[in-house]
Amino acid sequence: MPVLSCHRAGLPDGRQVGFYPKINRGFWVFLSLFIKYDNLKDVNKLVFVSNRLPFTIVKRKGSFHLQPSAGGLATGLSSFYKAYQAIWVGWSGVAKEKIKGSEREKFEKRLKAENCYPVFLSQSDIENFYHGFCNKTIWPLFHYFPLYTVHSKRLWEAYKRVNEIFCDEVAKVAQEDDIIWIHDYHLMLLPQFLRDRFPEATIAFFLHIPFPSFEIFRLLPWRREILRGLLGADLIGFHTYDYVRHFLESASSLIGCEHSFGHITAENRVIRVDAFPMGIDYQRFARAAKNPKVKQEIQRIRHIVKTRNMVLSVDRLDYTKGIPQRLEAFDLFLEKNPKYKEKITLVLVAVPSRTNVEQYKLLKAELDELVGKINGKHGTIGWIPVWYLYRCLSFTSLVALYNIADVALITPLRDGMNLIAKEFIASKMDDRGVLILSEMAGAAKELGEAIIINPNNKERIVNALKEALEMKEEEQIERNKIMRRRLQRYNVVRWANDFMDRLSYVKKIQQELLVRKFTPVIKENLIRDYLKADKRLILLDYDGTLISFAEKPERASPDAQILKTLEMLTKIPGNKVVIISGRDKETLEKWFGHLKLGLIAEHGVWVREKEWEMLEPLRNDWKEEIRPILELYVDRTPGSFIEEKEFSLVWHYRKADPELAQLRARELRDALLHITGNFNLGVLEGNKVMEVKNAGINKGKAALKWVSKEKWDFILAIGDDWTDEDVFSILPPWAYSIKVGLSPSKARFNIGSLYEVRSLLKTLGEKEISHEQ
Ligand SMILES: O=P(O)(O)OC[C@H]1O[C@H](O[C@H]2O[C@H](CO)[C@@H](O)[C@H](O)[C@H]2O)[C@H](O)[C@@H](O)[C@@H]1O
Ligand SMILES: O=c1ccn([C@@H]2O[C@H](COP(=O)(O)OP(=O)(O)O)[C@@H](O)[C@H]2O)c(=O)[nH]1
Repeated sequence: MPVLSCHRAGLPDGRQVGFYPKINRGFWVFLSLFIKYDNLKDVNKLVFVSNRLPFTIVKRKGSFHLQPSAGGLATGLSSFYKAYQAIWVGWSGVAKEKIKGSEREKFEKRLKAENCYPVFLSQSDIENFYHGFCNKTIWPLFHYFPLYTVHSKRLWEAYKRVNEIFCDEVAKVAQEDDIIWIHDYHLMLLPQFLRDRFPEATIAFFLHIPFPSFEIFRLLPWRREILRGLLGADLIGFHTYDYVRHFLESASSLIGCEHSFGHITAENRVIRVDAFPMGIDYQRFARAAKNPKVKQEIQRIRHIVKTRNMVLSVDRLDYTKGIPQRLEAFDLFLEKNPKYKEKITLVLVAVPSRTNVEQYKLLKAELDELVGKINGKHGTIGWIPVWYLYRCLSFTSLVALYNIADVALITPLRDGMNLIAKEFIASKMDDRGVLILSEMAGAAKELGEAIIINPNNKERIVNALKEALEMKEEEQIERNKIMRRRLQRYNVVRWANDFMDRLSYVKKIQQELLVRKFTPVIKENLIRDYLKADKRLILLDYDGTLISFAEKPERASPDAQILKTLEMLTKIPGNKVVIISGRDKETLEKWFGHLKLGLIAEHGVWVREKEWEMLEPLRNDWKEEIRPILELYVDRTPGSFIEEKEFSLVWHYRKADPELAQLRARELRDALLHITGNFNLGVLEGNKVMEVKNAGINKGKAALKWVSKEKWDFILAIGDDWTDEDVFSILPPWAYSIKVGLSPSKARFNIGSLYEVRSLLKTLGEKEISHEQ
């Protein structure tokens, strides 16, 4: 597979400044340019999975009915899932004890006609899962309300159980070659549960709420389980780049998943993490005002509102939406701007939501009181300042309100996206009207022409209201035109297509890497060639290839098993085994001195055929200049330390905070760039290490000493980090070169883990070389 070379060229005077950025950086860019793929959704069946179906079974006046579900996920996705011919698996909305037998079958049938497959949960699961872990733990925490967050093992157990139930239900309707697209925070364990059952499946996940910053997410006792659950997916999507960043930081800090350009390699699978701001069904809202029913409704409401200015506020009744703060700001606005009295109406639509959860009950009581207080304080006979509607409106009434409103006041304290803001703008056929939008809503990233406010700043909301009510029409039109064009372009179908494109792309990358996988067939071929050969060269990296990494390098000493394997290999006539390491020669001598091995230390500075010698004469007086720089970075990066070798200095940061260390590593690389050229030095970036050493020295150059010495008829080279790439690149094309881990490499094959390496070497050591030597 072609890989971009990232080696920096030499200086004009011929000196080398050996900076070697990690190889996979360019790789992702390269792949994205050249990979061609069919969009998966054109070929395979699509299965949506979410807690809510687009329809919910509700009990009204003693009998069950189907009603459209509230909330952005259901409204957003239902506008196109049929066009995709997707099937949808989700909770029915009613406890399984309450709806039984033929009645249940009747609803199952009706839902199936809509391509929906209901999941029936018990009353206690609804309580502990939906009202419990979902809406008392994840929802408040992810919306930055840690004080509202309940940490209960019982609720967590219910969350796991219901995710398993969903896994069973999906397994009933999906095949392994379907695309399974899981939605939202209720089902964050499902990707991995499904992966365990269908290892080859195409699984995507989209989170509709914010992914909080690491400092918030880390509060969750089950944070690692949640991350691992999500990493069962091939693609993980969020509304904004901030959420992507937060997720990547948590994955790296909590479970050590390194990322590069939005790609994570976990459990030998490449996973893509990206931002996809969800759009709306633009045309549905843009055309709505032409609908006769909507026109009628507009006239009806206008007649009641008369010439008053209308400010519109629509949300589910949720503490994340900042409704009390908004009302308080409206109260202050009326106090500060008495000229607006009797000339303005705030229409406050609060859609009942999660009414079983205590915080929602408290909020409802608070709102009732606040509305009463404001209306009592400012109202007059003939003027009610706040029209309070506690119900879910029909599409007709909602778009009528969007159309009439002069101002939409949308001030959530946190919101994953907020589709209401987008719907309001899309509905404005004549481009008139002003959107006031909280900067804490994901939508603010795309609707920058709105008046953006901090929802905690009451004075700012008051000023924004005044600014909005007094904004010139030309300015309103100018702002709205830009936003409407944007919403029209990036609508909900485009959003879903984009998501599907990314999914196809990541599957393609996985396939490309799979082709290079060290399979049992390749292993058999290797063993056959090994047994056939007379002269065999085996080049082995040490850390990460034969032995796992330890927090302190000195702890990663060879165990008895690997020493035995190496001894067996060296005793076979015709074999030459060389350990090629970045370690100092004293350590290698101590560990392997007694074996008949070739040794390469300090990434190629020292070689031992019989005695230790330098590959070429080198200086080390530069260390005095470089050491203080590294020391500064040790001070600035707790947990990092310096290792000193005869001809190199190494900054280790395995134990440091991963995000901080990555940042510091970038800074240190830049700092060193300015100075290393003067000393003809190179900087090697290994696995959580940065090594400064003489330029031009590398493992490949040292390995040549053995490679070019004889006419080998079998060569095997194994390594795990990119310092081993220099070895792979000097080998003849027929040599077996193997990279440990599933990331891009110049090696011909990728092997899953060092345990597979050890088992391969053991097999080679135990094999009888049958023919005459
Ligand atoms: O299902 P409910 O408990 O009744 O809650 C309704 C939905 O609320 C949340 O909506 C989110 O999705 C929107 C679309 O992506 C987004 O604009 C909004 O910011 C989010 O809060 C929740 O995420 C859904 O799962 C619920 O169905
Ligand atoms: O009376 C109402 C109020 C809201 N909505 C819909 O509910 C969704 C709310 O989504 P949003 O992303 O704004 O917030 P969420 O409720 O999902 O947190 C929007 O699509 C609205 O059209 C509705 O159908 N009827």
